[in-house]
Amino acid sequence: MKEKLTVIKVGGKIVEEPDTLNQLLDDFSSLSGYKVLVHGGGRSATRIASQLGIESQMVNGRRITDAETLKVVTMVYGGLVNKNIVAGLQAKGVNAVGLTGADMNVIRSVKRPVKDIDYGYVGDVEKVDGKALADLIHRQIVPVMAPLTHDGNGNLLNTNADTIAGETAKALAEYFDVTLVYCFEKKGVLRDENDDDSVIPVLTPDLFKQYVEEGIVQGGMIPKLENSFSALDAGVSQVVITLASAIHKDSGTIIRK
Ligand SMILES: Nc1ncnc2c1ncn2[C@@H]1O[C@H](COP(=O)(O)OP(=O)(O)O)[C@@H](O)[C@H]1O
Ligand SMILES: CC(=O)N[C@@H](CCC(=O)OP(=O)(O)O)C(=O)O
Repeated sequence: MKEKLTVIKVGGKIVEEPDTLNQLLDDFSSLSGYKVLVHGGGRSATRIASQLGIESQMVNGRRITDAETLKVVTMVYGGLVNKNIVAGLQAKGVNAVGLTGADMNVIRSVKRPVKDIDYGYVGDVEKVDGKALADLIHRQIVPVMAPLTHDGNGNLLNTNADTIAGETAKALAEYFDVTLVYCFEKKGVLRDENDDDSVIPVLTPDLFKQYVEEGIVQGGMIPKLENSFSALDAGVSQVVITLASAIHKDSGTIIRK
């Protein structure tokens, strides 16, 4: 039987605020067993880009990443956010290592082809080196993954953090019994976004389709759920979407095939 591993993805709103981030790192530190942390930071990138006079543009939940924006996201995700998290975890006794996809060649991607929209320097994941990650994990090292990948020709590419989490969970499913947890600022997938008590306990592909048509599920939640179903199809054992401060409670929305 495979050993258990939890992949936690934490989004931009939690990461941006020191108090919520510290709470998350506390909860993450006390999780037992093998674990990986994947972080976003989209809000921080938007804020810092704006301070530098660079406007941000999102299309279908993805950032249009021109050359200047790529510099900003590299600094923010690969530097500021990733290293603060690693230092925070070290302070809590977790031996974390921060990685972009370029480090150890852990995530290769291809620049998204231009169809209707030119996303610029945005990468679609081609391959995650599950073995390299599993080796680190077996040495009791906790990978902390930034939403940056590379194309093998010297170019970094911006990649959605939910996708990094989904693809990493899939690659690790060959070596571990993987639970993928998307945590954010709400209690789960909600029937009414303004009512925190309207958590949908179980979400299946049919219900997902229905909720998208009804406008109940929209925006950033759509790619999160698409990544969730794709992870289950590829051998990830469990996917949960829940409140950041509830990662070791039995709560939130369970995603089922
Ligand atoms: N039915 C829903 N339940 C909860 N959140 C939803 C729902 N539909 C859309 N959302 C939106 O999805 C967002 C989460 O997606 P995203 O912004 O990509 O988060 P993250 O910060 O985790 O990357 C929530 O902040 C919320 O505004
Ligand atoms: C291509 C693309 O859109 N990349 C994302 C990566 C960060 C991210 O996904 O952050 P959250 O999880 O906080 O949303 C972006 O630049 O916003």
